[in-house]
Parts: sequence; structure tokens; C-alpha cells
Amino acid sequence: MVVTHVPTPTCHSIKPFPPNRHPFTQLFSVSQKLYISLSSLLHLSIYLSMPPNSFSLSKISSSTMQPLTNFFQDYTFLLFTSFFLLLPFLQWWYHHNDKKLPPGSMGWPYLGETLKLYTQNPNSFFSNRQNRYGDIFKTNILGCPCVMISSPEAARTVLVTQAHLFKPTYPPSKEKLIGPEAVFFQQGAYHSMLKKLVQASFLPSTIKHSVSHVEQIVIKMVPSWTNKTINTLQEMKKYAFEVAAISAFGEIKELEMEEIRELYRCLEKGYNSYPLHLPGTSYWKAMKARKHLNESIRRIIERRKVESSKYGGGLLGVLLQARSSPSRSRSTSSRSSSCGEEKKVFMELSDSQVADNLIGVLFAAHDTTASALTWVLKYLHDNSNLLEAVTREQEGIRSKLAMENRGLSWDDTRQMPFTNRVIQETLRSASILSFTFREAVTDVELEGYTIPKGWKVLPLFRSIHHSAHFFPHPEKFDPSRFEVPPRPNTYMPFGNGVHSCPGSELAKLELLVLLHHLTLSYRWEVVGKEDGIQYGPFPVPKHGLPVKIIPRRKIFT
Ligand code: HEM
Repeated sequence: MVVTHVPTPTCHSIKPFPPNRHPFTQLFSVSQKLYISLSSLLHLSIYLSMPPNSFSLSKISSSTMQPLTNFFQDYTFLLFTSFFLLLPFLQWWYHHNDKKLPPGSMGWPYLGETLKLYTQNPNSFFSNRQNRYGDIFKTNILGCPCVMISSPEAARTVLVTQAHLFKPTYPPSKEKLIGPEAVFFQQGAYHSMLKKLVQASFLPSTIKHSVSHVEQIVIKMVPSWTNKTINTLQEMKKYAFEVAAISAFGEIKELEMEEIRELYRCLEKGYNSYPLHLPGTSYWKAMKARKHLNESIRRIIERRKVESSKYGGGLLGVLLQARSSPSRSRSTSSRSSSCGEEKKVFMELSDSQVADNLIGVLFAAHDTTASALTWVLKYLHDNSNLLEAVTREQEGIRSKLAMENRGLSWDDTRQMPFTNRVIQETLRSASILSFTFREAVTDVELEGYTIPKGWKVLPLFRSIHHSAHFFPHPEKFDPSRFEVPPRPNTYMPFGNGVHSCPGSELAKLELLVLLHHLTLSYRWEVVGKEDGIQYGPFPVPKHGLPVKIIPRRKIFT
């Protein structure tokens, strides 16, 4: 089975060259010598071009030196001007050369190593370089110099302890589609204000009231698969969307929901297409859909203001309540650092800021959760002993529910230790977000290297999750490894630090509720023999894992 096979990078791999003898560094020192020689030559040319009696050097201006002197006198002006024109560039070069950049190759001018990254499995790209250069290496992707890191300590520095030195960075085309005011693009005080509000909607104390909603979606969805071949990914996307939409919008009319579903579908298509903003392209249609989504959300906001004192719940309810609540606004930070302006900014949380954050949450919740749901079915299919162990645990829960004549509750989901470990291992093994992006806002020293201002920094979650150093036999799907907690900062399926995922509990709840119903009543057989991973954009089993769903009782009779 190839599902999550990534060549196992050793965490403390030997660097093939000591940093100052690496060919790239050597190239820099050659250029440095070249620069020094060139500037000496230029200085000499200035001396030679002076009147013969102005300096003792005139003595060497003898007949043997005459042709050389004439040459320099002719070209002095040109050389002198070019020197001053080139000076800032040479100084920049010299300055950068001074710094100890991480080892690695920057590839071809502009193209960098982009072709290499896109023509091979991204995991091999990362692990090959990690084996060659170590846990921190530089490269160049699409003209952007990047530093990739796969040491837990360095990842913690970037994401947690020195997070203020690294800002989140996304391609502008994607930012425009999601909405530039969405929480993940922000930094500092404005980010923490938004984050508090988003988090409030997804805390266990809030989502515990959604368990029956989530269960109802599963109870309606799963029986429709009986004896059919389904595309797991597509079905999981529908499930994840429904849960995310309820969490984002709260109580919403079916007609409004249908409109949002339709527009979101168009938006998603454009998001995964080439960002060419010309009439007729998927990107152009997606931008149009995004504008319509703003209008639809504005209409919902207007209705909520009139109809409901609690603004209809969900994240939308929280955002609307927050902007109309002066007492809360005072205690919450904002884009401005001055206390006097905090309230003002809170009151200015506009309709489009609300819309950006609702759409942002849909995006963050949808494909990620669908991918995790798809992987858990794949792993349980391939490990029948684990599937039976999960089923036994769920049978215990079912007996309790039958005795008490009720549906699943939040507390029941806390009584599923084995199923929870299967989910933890799924998230490690599949590493849905293989890495994330940051950008250095200033020159930063990291583990003895300099990351220049403006360079991208990518903590490689997958490489850390697949390091044999932290997770022995990392290619093996083994939930028992989570019987003891993983070493700090080595397990980050939901990120780490200020930008870590606020939806982690909701995502795990979705996995638990689905597994409860599916394992108790059904078994699934993978259709087709093709193993492997596809990326779109998150890793999923090939072709979205087509499976045939068979009622369990049929198998045992
Ligand atoms: C298995 C499913 C999920 C995975 C693997 C996942 C993973 C992540 C990761 C790794 C980050 C941090 C990104 C970074 O540091 O740049 C993140 C951020 C985020 N996630 Fe999730 N996520 C999942 C589900 C969800 C759900 C269900 C929601 C809905 C509430 C959600 C909402 C968000 C938001 C809003 C952020 C941005 C937070 C910020 O910038 O402060 N995610 N997610």
C-alpha cells in the first residue's frame, strides 16, 4: 500500500558540506573576491587618469605603462560612473554574502527549483533536500526565495515564540477569492480580535450543542450509500460542507443555504484553477460568484438584524453580536494598538469583513475535513483488525445509548479512546496540511542562519510527522503510538501558535460521529486497484477513493 508513503527523512541527517565549504557559499566567496578585484582595478584607473605630477604614481607612468594609462584615461569616466551605479547592488550582494544563509540550491534564475517541485512528488522533493542539506534549507519556488524547515524547534520559533517576525502569506489571487479580511491573512491585534471571535464559535462548550445536528446529517447521508459505489471524497465534501455551513451561518433557511452552496461550488472551482481574470475563465466566474456571495450574506445579515435577538447563532451570530455589543468591544483588541480606538474599530466590523470571515471558515473547514474523513476510511479498510477494534468500542457506546434511549452526546464522544487514537494517527499519517507559509518581516536569525527579510518560510509538518526520530516506523499506521503523548512540538496536524486551527474539535467531532454510524452498520470495499495519492489541493487517496458500501449484517449472514 502506497497511501502515505513518504521516504523517511532522518531528522539529524548529515550535511554533505560544512556550511562555509558548500559550493553555493564558495560561489559567493568567488564573487566577493571578484568584487574586491574589480573595485581595486577601478581605483587604480582613477589614479592613473590623474595628471602626472599630482601623485607619485606618475613615476610608474613610464613608456611601458603608457598604453595602459591611455586605455584607462579613455575609459575612466565610463568605469567611474558604472562603479557608482553598481555600488548599491554590489553593497547588497556583499551584505548578503556576509550573512550565513541556510544551505541549499536556489536553482535557475527566476524559475528556481519550481520545475523540480512540480514534476516530482512534493514529499520526495522535501525529503531529498532534507537528507542532503539538513533540517533547514533554502530553495527558490516561482521566483520566491524560501527556507524550508523540518526541525520541531525551528518550527516552534517561526509559529509560536517569534511568530511576530513572520507574517502569513498567500498568493494574492487566492486571497481575493476568499476575502482579504479573513482571519488567516491577518496579523497582530486585528488578528487576535478576529481569532477570539472565530474560536468562540468552535470551542467544545459551543460545539457540544451541535452534536445532534451533526448526527442528523450522518443519519440522513449514510443510508443513501447502501449497496452503492460512492466516491468517498465527494461524499465527505458534502458532509463537511453541511457541517461547516451550519457552524458558520447557524439557523439558515434552506433557500438561502441552496444559494450559498451553488455560489460556493463556483468559487471552489475557480480557486483550484489557473488565476486568469479574463471573461469566461473559471477564475473570472469564481470572482463573480464571490461578489454574489457578499450580496447574499448582506441580505442574510439584514434579515437577522430584524428577526432574531440572538442573530441566529453560528459564527455569523457571534460576529453580529460582537459588533453591536459595546461592552465586549472595549475588552477586545483591534487593528489599532491604542485603547481609545479599539471600540471604534470593533464597531466598524463591516458586512464585507463578516462575509470574508464566513467564507474563510467554509474554505478552511471544507476540503481539509473531507480529506481526513476519506483517509480514515482508507486506513480502516486496509487494517481490518483496527476496524474491528473501533467497531467493538462503538458497540459499547451503542448499548448505552439504547438503554438510555437517546442519540449521541458530546460526553459519549469523550468515551471513545481507541477511535480517538485512530483519528490522531490518521492526522499524523495523512498530514493534510503538509506545510504552511510565512514571510520574514525582517532579517531573522534562526538556528545560526539568517533568513533575509521578505523570504518565505515553510514549516514542513509532514516531514516532522514522518520523521523516524519522533515517530518510529513512520510509514506504519499504528494508533497505539498515541497511547503516550507525542514529544512536544512534533505533532501539529492543526498547526501551532497564534494561527493554529480553531476548528480542530469540530473536525474531530465529524470524524467520530461518522465512524460511530458507519462502523456499526456498514463495511466498505475499495473499488479498483490503483493505490497512491493525489493532491487537489490536499492529499487524498487516488481518484477520491471509490468504495462499495455494504450493510454489515449482510456480511455476517
Ligand atoms: C481535519 C481538518 C482540519 C485540518 C487538518 C486543519 C488544519 C489547519 C492548520 C494546520 C491550520 C494552521 C495554518 C497555519 O498555521 O498557517 C489551520 C488554520 C485554520 N483552520 Fe483548520 N483544519 C481543519 C479543519 C478546520 C475546520 C473544521 C475549521 C472550521 C472552523 C477550520 C478553520 C480554520 C481557520 C479559520 C484557520 C485560520 C486560523 C488563523 O489564521 O488564526 N479548520 N487549520
